[in-house]
Amino acid sequence: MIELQGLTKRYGDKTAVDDLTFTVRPGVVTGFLGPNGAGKSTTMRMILGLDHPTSGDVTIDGKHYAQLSDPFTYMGALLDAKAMHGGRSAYNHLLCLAQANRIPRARVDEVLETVGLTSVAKQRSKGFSLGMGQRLGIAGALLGDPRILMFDEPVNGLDPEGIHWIRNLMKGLAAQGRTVFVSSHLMSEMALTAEHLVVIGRGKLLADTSMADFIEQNSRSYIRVRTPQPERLKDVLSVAGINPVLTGDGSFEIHDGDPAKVGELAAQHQLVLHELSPQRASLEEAFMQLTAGSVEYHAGVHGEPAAPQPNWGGQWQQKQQEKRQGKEA
Ligand SMILES: Nc1ncnc2c1ncn2[C@@H]1O[C@H](COP(=O)(O)OP(=O)(O)OP(=O)(O)O)[C@@H](O)[C@H]1O
Repeated sequence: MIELQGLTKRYGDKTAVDDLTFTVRPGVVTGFLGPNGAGKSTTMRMILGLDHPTSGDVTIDGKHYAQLSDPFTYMGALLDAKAMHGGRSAYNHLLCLAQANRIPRARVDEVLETVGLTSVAKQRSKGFSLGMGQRLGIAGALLGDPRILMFDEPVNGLDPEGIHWIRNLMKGLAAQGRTVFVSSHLMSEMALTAEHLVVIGRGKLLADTSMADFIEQNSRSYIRVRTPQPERLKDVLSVAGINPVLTGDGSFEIHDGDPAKVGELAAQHQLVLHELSPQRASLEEAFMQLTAGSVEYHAGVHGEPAAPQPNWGGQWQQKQQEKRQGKEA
């Protein structure tokens, strides 16, 4: 279990991690999601004791990383797959790690097999593709057979087969009861991998929720209707207590109606419909709304970075507050 309590990191005026409090539990994959520059890597570095918090604390089963008696067998991490000696073969790289951490040589062959690098084990890692480098980094994290694993953006640069493999590996490790903490800036990827989700933006906690709850709350469903007689349709629906909202492309969005009812009303009044389709907003859209304003660099006019928007995650926080108030009432 990894526990963060008010964890904060400032670099001069810049607050990279801002008062983060959450717990990463065993037995599930916890996705750590945030746009570029949100503070994910800084948080992970502090978990490993590679950076010191300005304030707050982070512990692993109640201890600081530096206090763990056998850290390599306790926690494995992939932070930067390129951080290795490129002149060494994959086998020798892992062997050095194993010897430095009193891990038997046989384990090197095992992890090479697990990550699918056995056939290139004697090749120098500097000739490796991005995907092979990621696999080697993951092999290093697995070497001590640790009960806690942490991966920073492990699917970066991988092809679909590699992504599929990593996804299954992480799920398998969690199913064995291990703690698996993995960062990403892709909601779609996390939706397929993680059971629990921690979202940050500009260093602050935006959401700490099960994936199922996040999907339920954010998969907004509505009906899209297209008609050459928009005004008449609007009147007919309004009389029936349904409120269509006209969108920029001339179609209506209906959030409070049922498609069958809308179709029947249109038929009764002999209105032509060109489209009547149930829609579901994507999770990617929900994530972008949640983190809107906490993105460091937006594409602005002529490709210039636009000013960050204030009130990041405001919509989500408002929704949460309304939910809490609803529960209290
Ligand atoms: N050593 C440092 N000195 C100054 N600022 C830093 C330092 N390390 C990180 N930052 C800043 O802290 C913020 C968080 O960076 P961090 O790398 O943790 O974000 P991230 O969520 O991992 O982003 P990415 O997905 O782009 O890797 C960024 O604005 C970054 O520029």
